[in-house]
Amino acid sequence: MESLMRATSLNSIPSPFLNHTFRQHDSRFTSGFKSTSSTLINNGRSSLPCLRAQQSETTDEFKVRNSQDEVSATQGIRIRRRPPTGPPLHYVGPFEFRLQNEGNTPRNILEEIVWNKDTEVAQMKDKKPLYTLKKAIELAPPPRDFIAALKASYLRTGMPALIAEVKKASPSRGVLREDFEPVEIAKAYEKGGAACLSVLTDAKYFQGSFENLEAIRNAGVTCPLLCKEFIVDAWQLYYARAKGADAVLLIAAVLPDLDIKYMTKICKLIGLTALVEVHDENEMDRILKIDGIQLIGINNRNLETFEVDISNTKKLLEGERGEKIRQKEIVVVGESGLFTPDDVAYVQEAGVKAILVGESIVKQKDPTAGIAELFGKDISA
Ligand SMILES: O=C(O)c1ccccc1NCC(=O)[C@H](O)[C@H](O)COP(=O)(O)O
Repeated sequence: MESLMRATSLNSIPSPFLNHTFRQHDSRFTSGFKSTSSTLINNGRSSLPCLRAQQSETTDEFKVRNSQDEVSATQGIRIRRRPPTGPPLHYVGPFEFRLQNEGNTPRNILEEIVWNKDTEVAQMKDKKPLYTLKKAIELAPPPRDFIAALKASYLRTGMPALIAEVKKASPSRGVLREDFEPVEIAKAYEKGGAACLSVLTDAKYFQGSFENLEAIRNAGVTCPLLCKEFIVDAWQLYYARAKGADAVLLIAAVLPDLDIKYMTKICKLIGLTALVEVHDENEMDRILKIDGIQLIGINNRNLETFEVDISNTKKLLEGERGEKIRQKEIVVVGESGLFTPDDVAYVQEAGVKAILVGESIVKQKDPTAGIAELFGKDISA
């Protein structure tokens, strides 16, 4: 299954944003569409890539997809879930004009990842339908309490609990660690005092895998595990649980409110903790209106531009928002760009009870020592 997933993801949408060696090129979505142009089309079979894509989409599918994006836009979500290839041909009159290329190239890295993930998940669902996953989660190792582990660590150390990320590569930084042994790194993190671990499972952009997640779980690591994925479909929740995840990431920049409500309910049903990630005021306000959210991550990295600014955590916890979070007893995680004890102190002062850290510790020769360096002291005891 995982090898299938990797093969699929390596051969999907090309990236105008990335140039890593692990990316392969596919001209389906880019050739001939460098600039927006208005073109007269007719009902004949088109050889143009975007029109070929349309021909396989039914009118109903087009309408559903279009309305999903419209709902997202009303909530301030800029990320489109799939390439907006336009209506199917029979939907268009013989002499209608349509803006070609409008949308056939992802606008940013997050959109590109989401489009790829959508294709990848559709293929995985065909191979492993939901009913097989429902059986598989009955046999999976039982879920562990992610939030309880964070709270216990905070109480024990008086410092933000660490979610340590098992991350080989990233779109913004390329390969972070060549000698990448996920189980060894996970054990080193646990030894260094991490409360929970985050395991990247996306193959194409992060060189991660579900095999890594499973291997870490099966190696007896006791820290609860976050499956760090780009969730676009509820099917992925079941898949993550079947592979031993205790928590999943839901990204508010990608998922409209209804999806977040629906997915957090499924998470509860199958024993997963949902870490809902926001990166601006609009996303935070949306999430604070949803009942039952217990864990919010504030990402200091803008996933559309890669800019990292840890003052984002402070900004989103100020004033009424911070007050509401305290009232609702939501645990907040500061994510990305944390490198020094001063950084940790800064986000703790802002109000976080946990931090999610990848680059600064995964790059250390000894990740256990890397944790002590990050906190300015040994937090394992
Ligand atoms: O890390 C990236 O380049 C990236 C690009 C696009 C989407 C997500 C991305 N990263 C996910 C994360 O948010 C980080 O892995 C995580 O917060 C840890 O960040 P860091 O400590 O800066 O490695």
